Amino acid sequence: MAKISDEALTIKAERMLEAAYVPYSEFPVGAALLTKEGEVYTGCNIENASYPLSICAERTAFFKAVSEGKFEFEKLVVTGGTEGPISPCGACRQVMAEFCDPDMPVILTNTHGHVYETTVAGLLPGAFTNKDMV
Ligand SMILES: O=c1ccn([C@H]2C[C@H](O)[C@@H](CO)O2)c(=O)[nH]1
Ligand SMILES: [Zn+2]
Repeated sequence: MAKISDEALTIKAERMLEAAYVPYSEFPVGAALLTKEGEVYTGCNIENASYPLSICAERTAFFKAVSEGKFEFEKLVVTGGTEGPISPCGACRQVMAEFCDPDMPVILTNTHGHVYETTVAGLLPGAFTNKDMV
């Protein structure tokens, strides 16, 4: 299967801004997670009146994929209405470290077209993972 371009993956992340359920923050975020098989799992943030129950776009995408038996990931794109490229929260960085190779590319964008390309380890250097439990 031909691999989806970064641009097409970014468009899928941007489309999720419309799906976000954000009555409290009014800050929609979209994510698109590419599997090594070439499938894309998208995610948006979903908030709750009990604020801490809210989930970020990135974890929505990961949990959709993992719940369908997908564990091999190739790339993640995240977008939001930040001034610069969006910056994933610590919880999402830890979830990325759980399921992805440290060198997996993560593309952070915003609605103004700014792009910052990093990696899972770039976002969470020295992450605690199952490899540390010996
Ligand atoms: O990378 C990010 C940053 C923030 N949020 C969400 C969490 C909350 O719903 C809103 C404001 O923090 O944005 C994400 O989904 N992903
Ligand atoms: Zn998060």
